[in-house]
Amino acid sequence: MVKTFEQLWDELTEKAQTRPAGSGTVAELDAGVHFIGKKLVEEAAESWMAAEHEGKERAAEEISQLLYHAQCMMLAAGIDLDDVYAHL
Ligand SMILES: N=c1c2ncn([C@@H]3O[C@H](COP(=O)(O)OP(=O)(O)OP(=O)(O)O)[C@@H](O)[C@H]3O)c2ncn1[C@@H]1O[C@H](COP(=O)(O)O)[C@@H](O)[C@H]1O
Repeated sequence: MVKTFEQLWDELTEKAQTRPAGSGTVAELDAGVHFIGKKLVEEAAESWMAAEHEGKERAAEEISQLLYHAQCMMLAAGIDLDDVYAHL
């Protein structure tokens, strides 16, 4: 099933609250803003390289990971969707 940005946000928000065992999101949030920042930069670079050299499919995959880590950063920093959408 296709997942939208908002559906992923709802899922990650619930994981952050319920903290299920084995969740990579919980581990990432526990690692903190500095760790998540490095993941964001890494996925941004991989998105760029994929778009320039590896084609649409790989670029879409890397961009999906970039969006995931951006949502983790939002959760770790206490930022919600409306805070971000206010600037779009
Ligand atoms: N969409 C994602 C998602 N995208 C990226 N990632 C994480 O980010 C990592 C990718 O970054 P890495 O560079 O470490 O991985 P990699 O093997 O080098 O992969 P590439 O970047 O080279 O392609 C993955 O191993 C995951 O840990 C994600 N982890 C979880 N989700 C979704 O988040 C939801 C909650 O997941 P859990 O918290 O794990 O239950 C589920 O719907 C998941 O599908």
